Amino acid sequence: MPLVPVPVPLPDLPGSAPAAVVWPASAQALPGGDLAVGGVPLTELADRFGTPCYVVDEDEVRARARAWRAALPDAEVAYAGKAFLCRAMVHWIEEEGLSLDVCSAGELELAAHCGFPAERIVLHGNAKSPEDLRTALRLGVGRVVIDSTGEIARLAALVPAGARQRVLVRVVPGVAAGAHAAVRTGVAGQKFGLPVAGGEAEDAVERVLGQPRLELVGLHCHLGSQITDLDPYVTAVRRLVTLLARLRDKHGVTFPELDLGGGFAIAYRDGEASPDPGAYARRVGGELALRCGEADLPVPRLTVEPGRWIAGPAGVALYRVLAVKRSGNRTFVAVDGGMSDNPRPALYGVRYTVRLVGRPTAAPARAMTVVGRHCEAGDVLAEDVPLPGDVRPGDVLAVPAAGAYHVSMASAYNLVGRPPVAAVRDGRARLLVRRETLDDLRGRDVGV
Ligand SMILES: Cc1ncc(COP(=O)(O)O)c(C=O)c1O
Ligand SMILES: N[C@@H](CCCC[NH3+])C(=O)O
Repeated sequence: MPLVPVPVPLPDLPGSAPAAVVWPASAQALPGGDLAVGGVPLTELADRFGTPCYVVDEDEVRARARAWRAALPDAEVAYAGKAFLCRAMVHWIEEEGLSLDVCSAGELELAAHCGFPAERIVLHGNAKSPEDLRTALRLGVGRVVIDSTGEIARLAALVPAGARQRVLVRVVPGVAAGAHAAVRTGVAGQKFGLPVAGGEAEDAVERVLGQPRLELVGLHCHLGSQITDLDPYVTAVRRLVTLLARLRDKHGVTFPELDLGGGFAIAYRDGEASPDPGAYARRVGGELALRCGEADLPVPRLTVEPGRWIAGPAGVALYRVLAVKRSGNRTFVAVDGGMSDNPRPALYGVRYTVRLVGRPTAAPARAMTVVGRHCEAGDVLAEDVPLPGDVRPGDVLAVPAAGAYHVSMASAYNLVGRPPVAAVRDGRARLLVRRETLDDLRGRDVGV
């Protein structure tokens, strides 16, 4: 069957981040109204795996991982597993030479189970449990990121005599960035990190330096998520280098590493901005070298932690329409998933793209609101999106940019079961994560 590329408008946007497309690079419109990703028609995937269902384009994940490695060949690129993690994902990330950022014993154990090299793992968390810390030490993770003052002695006490655990201290540079208050972590007044301005960061560094079983290898900061612009990173670098110079003057120490976190935005709708790794390398890497030179500091090895940027654009969510109704001058298209597989519109007000796939239609597009099947009116997946006027039960709807923070944030709300994940590549599909069944859900309910 002949394949034609999906037409994608690319408007010019002001600012440093280029406009990005929402579908994976492999997406191709098929005659008859279907769309193929990784060479597999989406309706074929919906039939084979059922709906709702998540599709991950393996080549897209790998290409995105490689883009960061190519842009920053001397840096460490640690994929933030919170965006989406499963065994296949761990293997792809490992094979592409990336490190892995994890934030729980669960993510750590999954990575270890897949043979991911522990020295390439970075453990995060504002409230690491004893189990998180013990698992990290047992597996020998490369770095633990200290997020609070109390954690310093707690971690040191768990390190066996004669051993040393490498750590970073997460600092808050006072830079506001990120798409929503819930994901802005670069300013004081939220739960992550130790503020530079209040002196907590310097105090923590001093305490770590006083712990013989901890080896402080550098500072960490993560400004927030879905950041479209590179300016906040440049500002953060300036503030961090100032802090590094102060620590050198005060304690006579310099550090080999600097972890600037992740947060790089992706497009959820055509034309939205997404930072380019090459531009990041030039601007942020350039600023780091310049400021370190000015301060007479050695340039630390950079770590970046992209999550969404690598996984997000590789994923497509598939739903089947169950009902269409008019209410209060609006048309609602209700599908078989919802906020249990994608809580992001409800949590952060994110606007998505939706496309009808699998049948031709000449019906003019009308504004419709795609809602889920859950028991609350806020269970909206996409508000006022254009869909063909004849959309009807049985139709398949595809939502791009669904690869990050959907499956990883999926819940058991209303016991509908979390959706499966299938990988596509070279015209073939394989199941990575099976659908959560009623038996899985019932199996956890062990009391009366
Ligand atoms: C410490 C840390 N690193 C990396 C990330 C990844 O963020 P993103 O998926 O926005 O790149 C997060 C989440 O925001 C984070 O908390
Ligand atoms: N869950 C958020 C991102 C959180 C980033 C984690 N540090 C989102 O879906 O946008």
